[in-house]
Amino acid sequence: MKSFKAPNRFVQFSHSHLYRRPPLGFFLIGSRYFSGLSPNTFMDVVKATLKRASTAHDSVAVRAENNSYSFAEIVSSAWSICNHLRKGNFKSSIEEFKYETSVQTNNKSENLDGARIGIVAKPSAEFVAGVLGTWLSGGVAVPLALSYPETELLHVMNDSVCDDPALILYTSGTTGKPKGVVHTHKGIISQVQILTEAWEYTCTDQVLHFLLFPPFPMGTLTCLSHVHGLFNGLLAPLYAGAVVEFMPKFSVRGVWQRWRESYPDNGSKVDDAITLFTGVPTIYTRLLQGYETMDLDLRAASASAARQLRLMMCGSSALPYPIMKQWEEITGHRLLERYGMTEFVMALSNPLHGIRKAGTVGKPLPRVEVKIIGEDGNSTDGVGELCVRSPSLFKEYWKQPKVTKESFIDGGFFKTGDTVMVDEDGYYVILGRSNADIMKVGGYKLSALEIEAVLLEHPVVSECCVLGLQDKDYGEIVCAIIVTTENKKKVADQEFKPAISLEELQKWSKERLAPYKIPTKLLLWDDLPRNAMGKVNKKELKRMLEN
Ligand SMILES: Nc1ncnc2c1ncn2[C@@H]1O[C@H](COP(=O)(O)OP(=O)(O)OP(=O)(O)O)[C@@H](O)[C@H]1O
Repeated sequence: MKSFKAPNRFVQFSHSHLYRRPPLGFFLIGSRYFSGLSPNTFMDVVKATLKRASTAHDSVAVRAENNSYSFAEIVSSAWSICNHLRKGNFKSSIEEFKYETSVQTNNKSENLDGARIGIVAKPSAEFVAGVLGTWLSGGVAVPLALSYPETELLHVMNDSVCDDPALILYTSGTTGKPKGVVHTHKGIISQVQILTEAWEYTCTDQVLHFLLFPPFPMGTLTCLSHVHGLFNGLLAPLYAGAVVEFMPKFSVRGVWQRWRESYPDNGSKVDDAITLFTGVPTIYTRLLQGYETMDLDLRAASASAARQLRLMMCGSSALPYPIMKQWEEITGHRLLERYGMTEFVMALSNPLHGIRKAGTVGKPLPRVEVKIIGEDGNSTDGVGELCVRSPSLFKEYWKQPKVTKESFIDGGFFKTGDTVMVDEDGYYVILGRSNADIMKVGGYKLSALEIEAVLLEHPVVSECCVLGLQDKDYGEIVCAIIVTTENKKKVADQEFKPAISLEELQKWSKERLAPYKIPTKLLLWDDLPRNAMGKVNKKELKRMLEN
């Protein structure tokens, strides 16, 4: 059990007795610096979980570290956490629990009234019980990454004083300091329903939920504090009655192995077979690298097993076409790419049934409205900023009323800050963050993502990042940072020469890119600095390279 030293104003809870099972590390950090009253609304995800607990006691909700936890156990633990949080005397066994009446009879003094509860837990049943228990107690869940240093934790907890939200999620910080995004119960239930409908999650699904992004420079980075892992991988599946299996540590070998165990011989399927997988592009890159190292028999078994999953999805950053293509060749799965943001969770998705178009993020999800705004502030059919209106839209940025106000346009559409266009079939193409991926080179506006997608097709390029660097003549120049393949790196080291030169790259690019899009500066790096979501902070890189 790890301990977290909190100053007096934090109430600290630690639970080592959640289940009659080996305890996993788990902390709730409560703060009672709040204003206003939380509504006694009862989150429908909790309701769905509770209902399932009362109708299907023993059905498994979560698997982690070789243990299975039923809906009843999760709910029982959630109540136990709720009791701790409220310091009240709720009955915590599921048999004694009648949620409809209990909730309505909760008296005010027992309600946390919107106190923020920071949840620092491994990907585990404890995390799930912690979120549900927080909501049961009228608190606001603030999932925090395990890797946050203490000062970061304190910043987030101090920052997140609130009125009637259910959840405060912090953005990844790709383009600036992470902002607290306030979601309400109403928005959360809308989102899980949208996802359940669009991707047809059901109680027959089993999700393999790994939470770490390689490389792991800071130890354990979980994506339960981001929408991808929290909504797509956890809340929506739980809402649909699916099983969520946590892999405590991401391992390429472990993922492939888990799939092979799920579908041991061609065509057969075990009871606890994984049916759903969702990851960021880097994860698929790593899985492909792992596949390459297998012998032929293992490759055949792995590919055949992966082929039998129901659905594999990708998102959070642009999925490079070579990765998508190679994945499809091996596993038969055309990855379903979707687009989301902390502020509204998911908005656009390629279809579950129908054509999944490479290089696009599909069309608006059910009940999501979008429009594109040109530079003049009017709607356009061309290139412009994507604006989203959805029942899952966040309420506000925490304690940033000005930023909140500036983020919306008339009609309640949220300005995403992403530049997009729509192709001839109505599929949306993300050209990138307007303030980090859109470069202004000699009067042209260029999408760094488009150039990255092309460079990634070069046989020696393993990863790349394109950004505009200030230039007195052109405004900006196109700079490519490239990580070359291991093989090429080895050969180049032996020959004492760079794995690829700028001239070679330019020559190759000439056939594929307009002249003004061809990089004029090349940097060869061993790896790209990525954040917890596997993204590169281009603003920071630009600052570093321009100084
Ligand atoms: N499929 C996708 N293709 C390309 N970009 C994507 C995709 N899905 C998400 N994104 C990018 O991720 C962004 C949302 O990520 P998130 O909410 O975590 O914030 P961030 O941009 O990483 O961080 P911050 O807002 O703190 O700068 C989107 O605005 C978009 O730029």
